[in-house]
Amino acid sequence: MIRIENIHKSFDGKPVLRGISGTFEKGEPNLIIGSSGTGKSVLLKCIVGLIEPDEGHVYFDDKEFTNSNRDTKTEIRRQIGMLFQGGALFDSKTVEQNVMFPLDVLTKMPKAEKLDRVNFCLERVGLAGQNHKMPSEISGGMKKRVGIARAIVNNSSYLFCDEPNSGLDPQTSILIDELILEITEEYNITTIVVTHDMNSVLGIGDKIMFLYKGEKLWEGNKNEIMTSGIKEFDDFVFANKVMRKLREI
Ligand SMILES: Nc1ncnc2c1ncn2[C@@H]1O[C@H](COP(=O)(O)OP(=O)(O)OP(=O)(O)O)[C@@H](O)[C@H]1O
Repeated sequence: MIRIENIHKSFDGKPVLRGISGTFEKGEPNLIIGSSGTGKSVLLKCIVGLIEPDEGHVYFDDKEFTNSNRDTKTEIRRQIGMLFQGGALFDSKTVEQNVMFPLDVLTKMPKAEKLDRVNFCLERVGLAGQNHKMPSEISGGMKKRVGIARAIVNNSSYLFCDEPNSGLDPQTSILIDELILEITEEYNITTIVVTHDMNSVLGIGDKIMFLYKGEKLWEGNKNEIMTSGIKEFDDFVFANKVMRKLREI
């Protein structure tokens, strides 16, 4: 579980996050949604420590992260897996080398054990036997799968996905969402997914936080999105034609 308390962040005097609090539970994907520029990525970066918030606290399973010493931060960071926008694979490394990378950097595991773990993760994401392909030889959806395998290879307790569906067709997007959901449930991971994809919201949105201009305006699940009664949230949800049609039914 991850808990955030009163997170504030400004850049050059311009507030981007204005006191966001909330809880992200284990074993289910937690979605952060909102329009472009509303602060989703900055919030994610504040949670993982890539950006220092001006105010507020982040707790990983009740261990404070924000004001902790370097050792505690390192220990928590070791348990974090990240799936970046676009996959962010190393182009000059094979699929196997990409997935093994966190084990090379973070562990002293013997090579054979690392390879077993890499193969287990590749199989889990449906890429068994693709070890020696280069990123340039695989599709966008496969790259995301490699990214997911790399994010969980170190037995991560926390998984962060920034726009996991960007650049994918709708069918592949659904498969990637389902994979994230399955892995989250199976390994009881605390997963946070940043997205503005309404298909993801309807597919895996059992816990959703809606940000608007740096504030949390709504929280709920996919069954409650039609009845929030909040204009800014409705404007976001029903900007999508399919959602407008659904409302009419
Ligand atoms: N390092 C930075 N320095 C200055 N401003 C920044 C920095 N990072 C983000 N911002 C600003 O913070 C605001 C929120 O950006 P953020 O990337 O969090 O939006 P977002 O909701 O993730 O948008 P998108 O859906 O388009 O990715 C934007 O106005 C952006 O320009």
